[in-house]
Amino acid sequence: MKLSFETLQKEFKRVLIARHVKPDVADECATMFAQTTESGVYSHGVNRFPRFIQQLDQGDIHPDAVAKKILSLGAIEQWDAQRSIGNLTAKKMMDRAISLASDHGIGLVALRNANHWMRGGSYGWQAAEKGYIGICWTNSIAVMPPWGAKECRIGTNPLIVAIPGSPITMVDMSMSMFSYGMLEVNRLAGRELPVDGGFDDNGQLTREPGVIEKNRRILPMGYWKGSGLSIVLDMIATLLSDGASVAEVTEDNSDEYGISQIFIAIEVDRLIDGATRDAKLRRIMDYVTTAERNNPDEAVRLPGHEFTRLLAENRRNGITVDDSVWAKIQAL
Ligand SMILES: NC(=O)C1=CN([C@@H]2O[C@H](COP(=O)(O)OP(=O)(O)OC[C@H]3O[C@@H](n4cnc5c(N)ncnc54)[C@H](OP(=O)(O)O)[C@@H]3O)[C@@H](O)[C@H]2O)C=CC1
Ligand SMILES: O=C(O)C(=O)C(=O)[C@H](O)[C@@H](O)CO
Repeated sequence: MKLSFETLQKEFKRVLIARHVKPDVADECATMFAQTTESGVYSHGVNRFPRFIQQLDQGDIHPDAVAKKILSLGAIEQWDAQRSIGNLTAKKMMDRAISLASDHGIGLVALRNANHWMRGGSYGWQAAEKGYIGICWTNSIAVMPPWGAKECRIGTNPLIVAIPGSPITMVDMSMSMFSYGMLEVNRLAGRELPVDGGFDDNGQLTREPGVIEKNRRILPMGYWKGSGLSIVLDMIATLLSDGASVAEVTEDNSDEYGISQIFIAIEVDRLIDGATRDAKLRRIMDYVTTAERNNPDEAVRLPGHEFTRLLAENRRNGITVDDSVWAKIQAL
């Protein structure tokens, strides 16, 4: 079905208000979920809303809590999210990193005790829209086997790098070959994965999303490389926030909460003048996109460059929502 932004926002807000979330908090949180969906990231917008509500109902998320600053070291700050709503707090933390960067050239906020932030790209994009390079990542509960193992011991720990420019270029990627959210999107559409996404129960590589969602033998992106990157991202987030690692979240908590996140903003414009910046970015983009195509019908593109078109299309034609997902939300 196709739904409007307003219908989505109103329904998310209704569900939140029914759970006694304060109206202004419910409004902002619902808006962020609707914006993520409208941007085309269905996996971590409308599709993930029921799971978010499950965690709210379980008491993992504290809707009245507000993040508090623990310490300040000039360009670096450490904050405690106090288990507040993940997307709202992440937005505030990237704003804080931007403000530090406007004073120091670079700003880094390390956050502990946080909740799932949904679409990590929202916060990179937020920095890039204001002219800053945005870099952020989060850890998670253990949902991926390290390279060489069968058992989940590492996080999908997505890393986001956003570059201001026209258009914004942004990588927003799970440390697994596919996020669980993208496995769900493919399963709901009845599609096989375009490349291997994990191992089946017999240890053979598989493209069946449902099999991997169940056995959790998901492949790290770039095999051992994604496995290693997931581990060091977890280490940095844990150390700088003095927060919980993937091991601690998995072994000490009853579900995925109390995680650790990093938000970095870098001011570009004091290091390079605007015209030179634009020319250098244009040369990179042109050099990449004019590479001889593997398939003549498929353009070579840069990450993040589709969002403006997707957003415009969704605004014009309505947002595609899976019927079963919408029925679940209406029943909440
Ligand atoms: N614990 C958490 O918080 C987690 C959150 N997530 C979130 O899930 C969402 C989806 O993540 P994931 O499934 O890894 O994302 P995808 O695998 O869909 O995309 C990963 C990156 O690859 C880029 N890309 C994909 N195809 C191409 C192409 N043909 N050419 C160039 N670039 C390409 C994407 O750009 P483009 O966007 O332009 O397609 C994106 O930057 C993210 O928002 C992520 O933050 C994921 C895992 C855990
Ligand atoms: O992979 C995802 O998608 C995601 O958003 C995650 O947070 C984790 O991988 C996991 O919590 C999914 O169960």
